Amino acid sequence: MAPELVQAALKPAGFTKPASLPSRAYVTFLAGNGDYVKGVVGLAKGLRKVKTAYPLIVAVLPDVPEEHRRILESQGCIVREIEPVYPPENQTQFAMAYYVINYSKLRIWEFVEYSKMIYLDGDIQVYDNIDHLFDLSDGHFYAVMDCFCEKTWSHTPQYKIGYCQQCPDKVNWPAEMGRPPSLYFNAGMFVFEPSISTYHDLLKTLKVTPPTPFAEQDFLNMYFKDIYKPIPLAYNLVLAMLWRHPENVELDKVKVVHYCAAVGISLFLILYTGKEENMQREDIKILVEKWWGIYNDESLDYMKLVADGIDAELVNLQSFIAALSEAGAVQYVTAPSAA
Ligand SMILES: O=c1ccn([C@@H]2O[C@H](COP(=O)(O)OP(=O)(O)O[C@H]3O[C@H](CO)[C@H](O)[C@H](O)[C@H]3O)[C@@H](O)[C@H]2O)c(=O)[nH]1
Ligand SMILES: O[C@H]1[C@H](O)[C@@H](O)[C@H](O)[C@@H](O)[C@H]1O
Ligand SMILES: [Mn+2]
Repeated sequence: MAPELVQAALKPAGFTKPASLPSRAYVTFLAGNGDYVKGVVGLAKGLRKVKTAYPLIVAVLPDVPEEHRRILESQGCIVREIEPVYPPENQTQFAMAYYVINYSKLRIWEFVEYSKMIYLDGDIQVYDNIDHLFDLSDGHFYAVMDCFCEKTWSHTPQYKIGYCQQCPDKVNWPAEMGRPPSLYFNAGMFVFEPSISTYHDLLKTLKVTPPTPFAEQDFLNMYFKDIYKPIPLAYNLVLAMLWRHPENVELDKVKVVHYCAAVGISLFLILYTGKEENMQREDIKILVEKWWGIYNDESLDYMKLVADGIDAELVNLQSFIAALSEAGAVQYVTAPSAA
């Protein structure tokens, strides 16, 4: 039987000034000096286009060059450096090398100046306002259920027997294999509550948890399995859903698209080359064009909006929140003067 999906009350899209200072923010993660910075710029512009009321925090690893940080700030992002997190020593070979760096994502639980955050991968784009997800009740972890049908899953029993939680009635889980696997989310998008005690416990638990192929995604699934609540796939459409489970997809209702394909096929291989299997599909081509449309739209550049005084209320509020969060993140205490 299909699990019950949590439906968030939809508010009219558009900018509504929060009554009090929101301790809410979007957060993404950036590592290295490659193309992912463009993904984050695109995401910042996409969030602006849908008139979110909340800032975008970018958790960057030390290897993100200064120049890329400046680009992000010029797009209105708040850049926060985080230290890398590695799985226990000598065990990294069990996680797919490409994903190991993602364990560092656990640091975002430390961003406790925000009571609630929405994490989005840098290869995600937002096409509709999703601020209402912040109103989901506390105490749960919200994310979209993944699909097990791509080759990336070939190491799992699910894939081997052709079982997918997106169509659990197609291939039943055989009784001799024990209980069916717990619901499993894609960790490219999730709603969570930062907390220092959770943060410490996550890192402590990680130390005694052997790494697995999908790195922190597997880990988060294991850690939050009791409080995980699935939300509709419109909040994180993984491209493969289009060819694996078209009957589950209502493309015109999709708010968030996740441009991920097979392991190592990053957003930019999809965007630049389109040579990957399935990338010639018409629906994919349209989604790729939509991504470029936002990325190339100069009217969505933060600096341009500030200079033109357009949407000044929104921009001002975002920079005000940004300034306050900065102040909260780095608290300077003036030592009493000795004189
Ligand atoms: O060189 C890199 C690689 C990754 N990233 C960041 O890390 C995120 C995750 O990487 P991908 O989006 O390429 O990975 P996938 O979407 O294929 O992977 C999925 O599985 C991963 C397992 O580790 C993570 O959980 C990830 O969030 C989830 O979407 C990127 O979006 C980006 O924000 C970088 O900044 N630089
Ligand atoms: O995190 C992974 C990754 O995004 C893969 O590209 C996808 O095939 C998987 O379904 C997902 O779990
Ligand atoms: Mn991704």
